Amino acid sequence: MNPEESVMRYADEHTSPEPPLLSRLVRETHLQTLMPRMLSGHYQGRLLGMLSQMLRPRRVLELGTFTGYSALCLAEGLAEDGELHTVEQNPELRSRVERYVREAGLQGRIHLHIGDAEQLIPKLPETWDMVFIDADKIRNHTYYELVLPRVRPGGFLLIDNVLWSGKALPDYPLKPADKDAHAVRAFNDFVQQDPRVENVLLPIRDGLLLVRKLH
Ligand SMILES: C[S@@+](CC[C@H](N)C(=O)[O-])C[C@H]1O[C@@H](n2cnc3c(N)ncnc32)[C@H](O)[C@@H]1O
Repeated sequence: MNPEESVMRYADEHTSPEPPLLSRLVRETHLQTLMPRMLSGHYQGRLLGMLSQMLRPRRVLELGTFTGYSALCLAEGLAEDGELHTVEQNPELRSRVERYVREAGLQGRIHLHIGDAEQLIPKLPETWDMVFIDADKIRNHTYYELVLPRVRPGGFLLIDNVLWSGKALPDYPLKPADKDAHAVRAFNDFVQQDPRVENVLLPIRDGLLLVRKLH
């Protein structure tokens, strides 16, 4: 194990355990889906839950539901009248997500929208306190521009996979054909110079970018 992996293991071991419902969802995701690696997992999930508890959001938007792991984490700190809207393009995921939402007692508070994020965002007429962008990485910038006007001043966006397995780093020899990696890099550079926001890149897991809308 390299030093980075040892630190990560230590961090995992000193982070509150995953709630049993989420552990069951992880197991089912591994048994029944092709890319289980996509779910946020224990450590990042506890961070999303903790951020939600800190912010107590009334309206949360998630782009990229997958099997619902991060949606359940982000809902942990919802305000009393709070709701989370999550968008997923794959209709085959619906029944599993809805079953877990029911088991968590969050029906009526987590709303799953099946369809393309770019089409659906303008149809959700909310003002967001917190947005988690975790869908197709090539469109991070498009999603960012679509949602930012609807984020309240002082509200937060979290963007996942901004390190893209290290390919976002400028000295990584990127192939011209690696369109996702080029898009992730360009998006990160764009946010860094965007005067509308302040931002912190957390080098955990595959990189989580925290963005706060200023005005
Ligand atoms: C990385 S996974 C999301 C993982 C989830 N947020 C979690 O942490 O457990 C990305 C998901 O985004 C969905 N997706 C990709 N492109 C999309 C689009 N254009 N509109 C809506 N969903 C999309 C994929 O089907 C996939 O389920």
